[in-house]
Amino acid sequence: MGILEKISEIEKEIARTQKNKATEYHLGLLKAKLAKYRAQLLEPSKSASSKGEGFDVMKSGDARVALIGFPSVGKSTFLSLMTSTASEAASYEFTTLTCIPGVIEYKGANIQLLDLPGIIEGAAQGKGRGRQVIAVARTADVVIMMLDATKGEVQRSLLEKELESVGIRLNKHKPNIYFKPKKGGGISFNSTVMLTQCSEKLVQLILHEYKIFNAEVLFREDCSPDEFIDVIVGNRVYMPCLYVYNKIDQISMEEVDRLARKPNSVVISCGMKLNLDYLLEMLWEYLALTCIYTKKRGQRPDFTDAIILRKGASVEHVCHRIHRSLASQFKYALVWVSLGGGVGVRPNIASGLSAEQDILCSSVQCPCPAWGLEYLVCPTPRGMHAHPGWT
Ligand SMILES: Nc1nc2c(ncn2[C@@H]2O[C@H](COP(=O)(O)OP(=O)(O)OP(=O)(O)O)[C@@H](O)[C@H]2O)c(=O)[nH]1
Ligand SMILES: [K+]
Ligand SMILES: [Mg+2]
Repeated sequence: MGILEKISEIEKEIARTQKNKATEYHLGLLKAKLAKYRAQLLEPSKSASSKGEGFDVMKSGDARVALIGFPSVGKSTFLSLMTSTASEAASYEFTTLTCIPGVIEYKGANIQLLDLPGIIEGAAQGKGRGRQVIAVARTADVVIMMLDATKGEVQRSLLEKELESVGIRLNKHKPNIYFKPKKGGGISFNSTVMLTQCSEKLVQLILHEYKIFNAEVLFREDCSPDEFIDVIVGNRVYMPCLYVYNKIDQISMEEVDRLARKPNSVVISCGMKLNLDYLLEMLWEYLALTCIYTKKRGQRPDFTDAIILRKGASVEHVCHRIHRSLASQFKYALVWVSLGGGVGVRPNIASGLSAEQDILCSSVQCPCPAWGLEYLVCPTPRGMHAHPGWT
């Protein structure tokens, strides 16, 4: 029996097994098996079909967004609208055959937007260019799942299933489970919360399926067997996904309203250029980037020239952005965090202050609770105008 057949056998068995206390272990085991076969399916195939077809687009800019969707939902139309790159759009399916990069400039950041071929059911198993498309999706910071608003919900759940089956987890966070395989000592199992979906016995069964007999497991939240399997398997990507319903010029106001209220969803029309600004705002939020501005002593920061980093980035990240050698010589920095327009100053406590060094401040929406000292700091060689409010 081939892997695909084994997978479909197990899927069928899961589907016909009633979910109750008595079948809990059996189901857990089946799911563990399923995850194992899927992993085998994903191992790089020997055929060279994925080479040289324009899918290896260099990462560039501050973040990468992949456009995933069925054929003819408007992905290429969208890329051509939002970037200066033109990607051919037409009314027939599979117009786009490779990966086409464009750049969205927003709030001083360069966001790489990737137009991709349409994918269809079975993509994860290699239908169409599914595998290559999904491989690109894995490298993105955010996925835009583009949907045809006239086509109903089935497209959305099919695509979710495809991505799910190759270990991409959309709008989910990594399960809070500590898991460490050991050399000996058996399986030690603990939890800090009440577990309603997993038990010690089930955890053991699943681990044995993966031939793991010695490990430390600590559940810090009430996770499901599937989430536990994700932790064992390890190569999952947890990715924000924005569901974008295009072509709302074709549906009723009531329907637009219904779609717009769904979680993680935005409604647009590329044809009539509707709601594209709002989509950009949402995308920015999902990318979770922060703007950091450097400034010289006694001068004002240049707000037109930001260093863009992930929220939660450290001072060290900022240093590396400015110059490779900066972090190793780095002593301290002052940080201004602008919360709702206010600007604050805090001295660095780390390792002594050298007044010569320049400082930096951050824009609004700092992720830290108070004045985010550890977040946004560093010296920089950039000039700006003087401003009485700054030191
Ligand atoms: N009515 C309407 N048509 C649209 C809209 N956006 C795109 N289209 C049309 O939809 C068709 C498909 O658009 P494409 O941009 O080629 O779609 P795609 O998702 O890139 O398609 P593939 O590359 O084949 O996967 C074209 O005829 C577009 O003109 C829209 O907002 N409203
Ligand atoms: K098309
Ligand atoms: Mg296209």
